[in-house]
Amino acid sequence: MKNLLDHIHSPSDLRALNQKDLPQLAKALRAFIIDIVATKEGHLGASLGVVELTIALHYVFNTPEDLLVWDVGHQAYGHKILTGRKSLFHTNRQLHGISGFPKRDESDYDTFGVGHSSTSISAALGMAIASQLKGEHRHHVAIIGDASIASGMAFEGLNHAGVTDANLLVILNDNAIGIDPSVGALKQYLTNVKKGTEKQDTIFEALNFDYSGPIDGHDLNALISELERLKTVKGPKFLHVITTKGKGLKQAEENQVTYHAPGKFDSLTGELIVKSASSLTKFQDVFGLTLVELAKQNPKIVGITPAMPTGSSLKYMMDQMPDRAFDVGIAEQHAVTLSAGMATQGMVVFCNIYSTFLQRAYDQVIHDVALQNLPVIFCLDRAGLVGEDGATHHGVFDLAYLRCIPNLIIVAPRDEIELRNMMYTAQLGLEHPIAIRYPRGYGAIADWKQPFKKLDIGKGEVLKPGKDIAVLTVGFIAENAKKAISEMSDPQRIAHYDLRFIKPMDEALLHDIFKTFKYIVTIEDGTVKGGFGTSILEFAAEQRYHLPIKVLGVPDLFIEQGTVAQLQKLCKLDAEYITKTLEAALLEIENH
Ligand SMILES: Cc1ncc(C[n+]2csc(CCOP(=O)(O)OP(=O)(O)O)c2C)c(N)n1
Ligand SMILES: CC(=O)[C@@H](O)[C@H](O)COP(=O)(O)O
Ligand SMILES: [Mg+2]
Repeated sequence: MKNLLDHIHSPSDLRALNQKDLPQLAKALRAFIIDIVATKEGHLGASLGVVELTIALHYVFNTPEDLLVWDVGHQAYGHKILTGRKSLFHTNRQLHGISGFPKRDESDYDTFGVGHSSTSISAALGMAIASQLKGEHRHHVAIIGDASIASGMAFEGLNHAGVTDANLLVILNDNAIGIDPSVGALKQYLTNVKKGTEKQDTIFEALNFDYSGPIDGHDLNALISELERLKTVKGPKFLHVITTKGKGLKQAEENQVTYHAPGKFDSLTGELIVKSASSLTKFQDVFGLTLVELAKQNPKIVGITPAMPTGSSLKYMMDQMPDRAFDVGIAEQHAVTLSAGMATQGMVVFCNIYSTFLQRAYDQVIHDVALQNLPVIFCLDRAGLVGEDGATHHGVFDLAYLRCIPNLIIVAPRDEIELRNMMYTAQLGLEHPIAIRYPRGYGAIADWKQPFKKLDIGKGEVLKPGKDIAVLTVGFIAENAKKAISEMSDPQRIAHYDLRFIKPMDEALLHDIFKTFKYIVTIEDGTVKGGFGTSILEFAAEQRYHLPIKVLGVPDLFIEQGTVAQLQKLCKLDAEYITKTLEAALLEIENH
């Protein structure tokens, strides 16, 4: 057979193969993943690392009757390809294509939707207990990485599983790295287990798991015989597997951080295809470089990231000031309460968390920070639509879920200079916690490194005067509004205000606006329900203003994956749609 992969339309085809042919299949699967990701982009290293494990799991277990739960799911490309999605794989992470993560309504083999980490043990345990209650005899397997298992929720799942007799197998895929190198005492412990210097029972045995390993996760025969054995063992079981992230592509093995999600690359040589240099800077780098600048002047500043030093650019501070910048691992809840603890002692804490991952630490924001009014500075990265990671990762809920929390200041800088100035203002000393939200990727101002300027908390500004309609924006979406207004037949009739602060609102400015204009349009890259536009509707109702108000934002749906531009169009947040809305509003005014 020329390419074994072409003959695999479902795991039944895989299970019909002779075991001796599986290494050949692994080779073909790896080559296929490399080929597609090289041009279509996506997560590479993690999927390359589990090629053999994926094949072995579908070979030994009777999927989808037996249930595989992938943690995070960025490593599940091989699983997708072997479970009937090979011909669709070129649409991975694209608009209307398949999701980059397992998704229940995409396939019966995707037993649990993922994207955020550390859910697999709890979910698989839930399935195992349900099977037991229903009298079904199925296997339930959670496959979790070394960085994801260090998260609190994974420990909660292990702790519970250890006192059940549920038919659960937890596989630790230990490659000693997350996106960035894994951190923490557990990482050191696992290293000792691998070296054989950890003599006592493993932690997992102490938690009542039947522990086996570590075994070589690239040795198909070893994997298959151990999985076959584990199928006969009752109760909670734990298999420790050692793999290499990026396995099979030299560059990806050697530069695991970059090749976690490398963008386009040459599938033959592995060389990255470098995009033409932009004169602009990513918001992330503006954050990271500004923090270093401020920290050099203010010794009380510390920086915290839960496992995203490269993504957030906190790495600049970690490199230059390792004592004052902390990667705490995938531990959003801990990151927030750690920040709160430091703040009680007078430290000026910049806690950088992706907007979507802060959802994990909601109670910590309320109970540990806001209720005690501790002036933690949250930098919410990846706010708004993030693009190809899709529904699990869009940072569109933060305005709604933060706005209802007393004491919390919420601000969305419109550009890089405002981000800098907001960071500068916050570290001068605020009496409240603050959330500064900004998007993924490039800003709009090349010359962003301007001298710092203190901003007034709760003050918006007029960006453009006008006569009939006031457009109110917060954050970077102001760019779309500017473009939309400039493309109108009569831009003079439209005013544009950047309210900047979602909380506290600039009530004086709002009174002026409501008294001056005939129509209000609000625009935000967050949910229409409960966000910035809602706050303007509430203000109007409370103050008894009766102007028409149109709220543009992310509709009450989970938004799929695609480029940010495509998704903005889908959500009717693109400049073209804004122009149409404004033209329609002008007609409405005239017809009144
Ligand atoms: C709650 C949460 N925080 C952060 C992330 C971002 N993230 C995605 S993958 C990853 C590293 C996962 O490492 P590991 O579990 O070791 O898997 P590997 O990539 O090595 O296969 C991180 C931090 C996430 N998906 N979910
Ligand atoms: C799987 C996961 O959660 C991360 O790898 C995420 O895709 C990173 O997103 P950024 O590329 O925006 O850092
Ligand atoms: Mg790992």
